[in-house]
Amino acid sequence: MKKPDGKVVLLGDMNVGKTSLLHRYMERRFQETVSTVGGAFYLKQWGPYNISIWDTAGREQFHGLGSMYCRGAAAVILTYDVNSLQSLTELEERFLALTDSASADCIFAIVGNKVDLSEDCTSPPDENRPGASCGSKVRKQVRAEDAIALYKKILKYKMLDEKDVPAAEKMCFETSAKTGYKVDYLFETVFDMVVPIIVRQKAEGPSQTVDITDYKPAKRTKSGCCA
Ligand SMILES: Nc1nc2c(ncn2[C@@H]2O[C@H](COP(=O)(O)OP(=O)(O)OP(=O)(O)O)[C@@H](O)[C@H]2O)c(=O)[nH]1
Ligand SMILES: [Mg+2]
Repeated sequence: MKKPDGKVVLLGDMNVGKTSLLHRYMERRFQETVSTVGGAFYLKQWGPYNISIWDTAGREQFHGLGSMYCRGAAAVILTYDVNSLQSLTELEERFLALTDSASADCIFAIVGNKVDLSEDCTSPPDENRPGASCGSKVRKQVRAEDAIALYKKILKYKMLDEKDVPAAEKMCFETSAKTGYKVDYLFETVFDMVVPIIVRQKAEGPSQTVDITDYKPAKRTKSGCCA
């Protein structure tokens, strides 16, 4: 297997569509998924580099694995469902801390998926009927500004200056894995931004951290212990 030069990780609550986004991009189709167990990755050749893209499980029971997947990551794609405000809140409350193990110059993208299901409404929401329809679709629950506000909170958390990182408007995306809307744009924007990080990581020599793509299961001996 080719060795990855850099790593991109998808994080976010269960059911937001991480696996579907990755399928749509890599396999060019939308297919039924099963909730991810642990994690899985694809390798994408981008120019001279091989980028591993890690799909992680959003289910609470796998939460402990998240920081291992993020280790040394050049980019983290924080994914939510535009129809669930809770899924955006979870990014800040549950997933952001997992990125502490990512590369110091890791870039962050915030992605609102499932835009095919809802619409931005110009009329103000009815407080008594928050889920009421807007035209032929339901009203979108998360506004683009909410994602931008989260991006700015991430910069604060990471103690980064807005001047030194890509603008919030550039790093907040809305996608549909179902229709393919903006999916290529998302991944390819991220890959372009990851290249300079890979170049720097390579110039600095091999990482001190373990990449689990290198992991080979230990052989079991007769006694049942590991060799
Ligand atoms: N309408 C619509 N449904 C979507 C979209 N993306 C994913 N889904 C559906 O949402 C459900 C969850 O999608 P997954 O891709 O499995 O979600 P996940 O984030 O990988 O979930 P975990 O693996 O449990 O963390 C599936 O039924 C998908 O078919 C989308 O863009 N639009
Ligand atoms: Mg999944």
